[in-house]
Amino acid sequence: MAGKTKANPTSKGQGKPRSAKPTNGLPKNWPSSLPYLTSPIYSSALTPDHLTALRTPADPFKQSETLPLIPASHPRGPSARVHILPITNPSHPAHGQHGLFAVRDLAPGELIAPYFGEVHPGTGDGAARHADSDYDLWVDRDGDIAVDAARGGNEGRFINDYRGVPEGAGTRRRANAEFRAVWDGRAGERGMGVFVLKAGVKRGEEVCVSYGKGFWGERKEGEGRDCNKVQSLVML
Ligand SMILES: C[S@@+](CC[C@H](N)C(=O)[O-])C[C@H]1O[C@@H](n2cnc3c(N)ncnc32)[C@H](O)[C@@H]1O
Repeated sequence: MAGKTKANPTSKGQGKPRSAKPTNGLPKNWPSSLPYLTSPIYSSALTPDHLTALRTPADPFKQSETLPLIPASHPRGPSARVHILPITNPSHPAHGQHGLFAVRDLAPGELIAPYFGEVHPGTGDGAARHADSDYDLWVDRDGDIAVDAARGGNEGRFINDYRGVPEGAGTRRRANAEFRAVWDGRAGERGMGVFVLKAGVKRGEEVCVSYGKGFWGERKEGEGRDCNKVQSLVML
């Protein structure tokens, strides 16, 4: 996953933002070994009940179930808002991997990107092959649906956790974005997206979420990864 460049990394980010122009329909720096998805793919382990839950819109009369909408007009393919860059700063905890960086200023509440991957059962046998994934999010716990971008996805899979990420003379104190469950008007189904938090994201800044303490706790203890999955990447 590593990619060395001659860029001179700053402590704040990865230097000047560069063009997010896609190459051959793929975002720049997309790994050649990995499928780039412009819509979700579906596990064969999904049951009709899973699919019904996935394709049932949230009840508009329940405040807690009002999902942000990705409109049917939202463009597919490489993002004009963010781009994938190799992490070249040795102080960055994900040095040698990749991260996602803003191409322009992003406003609070703005959708940065949908999160595509393999939609699969969140528990049981159909979840087994995703148990060790670091790219797996809950879409809908009640409906037992998760999405895993380990074997293919879009820009969303490159979002790092804010912990230990260099900023100024120190490290980031908080996330500037978060994963949210969405209603995707293009597919007519639930999904996940990453959205800008209230401080906004400046051009050139790395987009960072909080994977949640559970993610790092599980990792430290080397315990079962099922918890790490998803608990984590979704909630602060
Ligand atoms: C969803 S991926 C993020 C994208 C990843 N950097 C890549 O290039 O594929 C999650 C993985 O990124 C790395 N990572 C993300 N944020 C990190 C952080 N704050 N500290 C250490 N590793 C981090 C860990 O290896 C983690 O398992």
